[in-house]
Amino acid sequence: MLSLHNIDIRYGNFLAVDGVTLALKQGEIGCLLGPSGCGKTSILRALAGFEPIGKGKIFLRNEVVSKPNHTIAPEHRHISVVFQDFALFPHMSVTENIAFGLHKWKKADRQSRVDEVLQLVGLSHASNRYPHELSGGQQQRIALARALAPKPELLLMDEPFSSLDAELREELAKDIRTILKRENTSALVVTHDQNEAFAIADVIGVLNDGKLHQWDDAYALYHKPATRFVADFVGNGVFLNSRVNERGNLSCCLGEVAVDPSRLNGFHIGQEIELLIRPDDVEYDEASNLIATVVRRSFRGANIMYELSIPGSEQTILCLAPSHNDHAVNESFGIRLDLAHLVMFAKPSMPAGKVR
Ligand SMILES: Nc1ncnc2c1ncn2[C@@H]1O[C@H](COP(=O)(O)OP(=O)(O)OP(=O)(O)O)[C@@H](O)[C@H]1O
Repeated sequence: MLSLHNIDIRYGNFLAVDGVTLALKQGEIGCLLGPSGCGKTSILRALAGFEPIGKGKIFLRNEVVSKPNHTIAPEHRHISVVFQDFALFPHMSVTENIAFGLHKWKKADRQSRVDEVLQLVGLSHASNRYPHELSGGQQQRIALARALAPKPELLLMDEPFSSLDAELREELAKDIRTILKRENTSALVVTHDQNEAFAIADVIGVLNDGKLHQWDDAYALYHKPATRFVADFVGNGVFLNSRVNERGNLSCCLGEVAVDPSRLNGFHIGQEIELLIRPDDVEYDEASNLIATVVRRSFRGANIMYELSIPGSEQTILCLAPSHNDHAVNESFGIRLDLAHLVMFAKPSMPAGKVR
């Protein structure tokens, strides 16, 4: 229902978005994830018709809505936008806010659609209130109801949860996902928070410096990252210094890691490699001879995130262990490596072994 083909967005000579290609099916929720300044909002603005594109094409359904020197106006795109600050009209009641975009509808249809979307977001009881009489989460639900009321073909949301506290954010992200799925509305959400992205999206695009590194589901981003940037940006992990040994396996401070020969395409014996080790790849194992020592720990209720040092290595690794295995700093315990997916990159010139 939406596709972007190799689009560039420029501000003067500055290339803010560089050859981005992605597609969204009807009813799918996509998310653009990346650090500040990577180009997320620029893409959203181009989709809404606020920003021209310098190269490529944007299709909505089968219609070209943007191409160089041709930008169909926002009001002709059947797109709704939910902004970061909700942008509700303070002097209008909830009902009036929602009805605002329905001025072309017949009066009876208008009222029934307002009632319908208020019910959808669970705020029927607040129809006569004013925005200042609502909590942040309620205001965001009303902003969503207002955006959904005209039945847009595509909903765009720019950092929709950023002004809410962390706990509410993830909960609201899940609720909004349920609401969008119920309406079968396609949506593209911008965020820099991966938990939000995981909670709301079917498909997530990771951007950096205007380039789309991967457009995939959350599982693939975490377990099969396409680039070192995605591996670093999504989830926690450590890039462990390793080397392709004579047997075609990887040698590292945790021992020898078996490698399927097909994975060694493009690598050679003796090559220095960075092997991604996630906290859930490292298992607590009392019977193991591989002993690690606690450098730091962070209690997380069901689990403890340990940062561990390994004898003979300057690098540390992370281990997510069930919290009944409670060890203090400087204590040691046995670990075992259980790599479901081998993620490795040729060693770059930048310093490796970063721990986050
Ligand atoms: N109107 C503009 N004129 C010049 N440069 C701009 C303009 N708008 C954005 N930029 C630049 O383009 C790049 C991408 O900006 P954009 O707002 O799309 O990033 P973002 O990923 O949404 O960032 P954030 O998460 O901080 O909102 C940034 O380097 C920004 O400074």
